[in-house]
Amino acid sequence: MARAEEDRSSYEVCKETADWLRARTAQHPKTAIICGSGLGDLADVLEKKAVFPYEDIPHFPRSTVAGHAGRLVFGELSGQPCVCMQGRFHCYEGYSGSTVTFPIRVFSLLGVEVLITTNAAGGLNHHFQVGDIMFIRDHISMFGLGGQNPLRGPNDERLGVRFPCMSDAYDPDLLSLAMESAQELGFQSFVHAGVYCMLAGPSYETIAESRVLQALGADAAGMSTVPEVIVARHCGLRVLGLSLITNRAATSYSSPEEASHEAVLRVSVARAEALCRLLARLTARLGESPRAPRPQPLTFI
Ligand SMILES: O=P(O)(O)O[C@H]1O[C@H](CO)[C@@H](O)[C@H]1O
Ligand SMILES: Nc1nc2[nH]cnc2c(=O)[nH]1
Repeated sequence: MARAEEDRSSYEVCKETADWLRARTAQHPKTAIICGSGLGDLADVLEKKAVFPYEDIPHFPRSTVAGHAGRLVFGELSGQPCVCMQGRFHCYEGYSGSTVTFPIRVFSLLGVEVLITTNAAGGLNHHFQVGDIMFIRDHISMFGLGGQNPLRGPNDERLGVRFPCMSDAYDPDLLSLAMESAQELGFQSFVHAGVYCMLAGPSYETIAESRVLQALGADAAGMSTVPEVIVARHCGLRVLGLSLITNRAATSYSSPEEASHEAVLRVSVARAEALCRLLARLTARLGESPRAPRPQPLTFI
């Protein structure tokens, strides 16, 4: 029989973990990065690393999915102090919303101000190619609309307000900065902005479901990210979301696309270097002037 899941929703539990980490690293990260499926290499490029396997950290859940190593990595990216999750948690693993988002609250208590969350996603927008990058402008949560919100349950005001706003979930200044960084690197031909749709998983979409998601205005589909973003906004972090399009969702009964996690990981690993360059550039820009107004918004499809 499965063991009962630990309740990680309380402020005290989050603080215990934050205090444990604070006592073991001299780093004071301002930015947290979550590595999506197969994107763990993003953490390997940090300098002055301090690495904590999840199983060594009090109250931390365990990674159970291939392509999610299960390590917390503190270090510097472009000279900026960061903490990287080399492996995230998903609701389909059987974890509750508060467990999936536990690290976000710990980061907030450690003084993190910006969350950069990355994922592997299936492209629904016909303009997207495998290997493209989509900055998340907004999200639709099939999971959340169905009642599975990570903030469900009693609210502790020390963690955030009862009814957080989500119309500003993805920080427009960070989005502009990310687009500028992509342009500086010459990435504009394969970078877009769009709407990420979260589904419960772990099965991929049927053709009819993908068509429904397209009709709803979703550009990419995945099984993560949204709970993290909701909790990050609840505790006042600024958020940038980024999807790597690892496959194209099948939307026709004659289309050859067949989703598999092996193919998702192949594409993620192959594109990790481009993502590393983009995040390094973006982090450097963040360090220059965290809240400077962007001169001219750039438009991407
Ligand atoms: O969102 P990440 O963790 O990148 O992973 C994506 O890839 C897996 C499916 O291949 C799912 O877990 C989906 O959410
Ligand atoms: N739901 C979903 N998640 C993904 N993660 C990577 N690709 C996909 C996909 O096509 N659909």
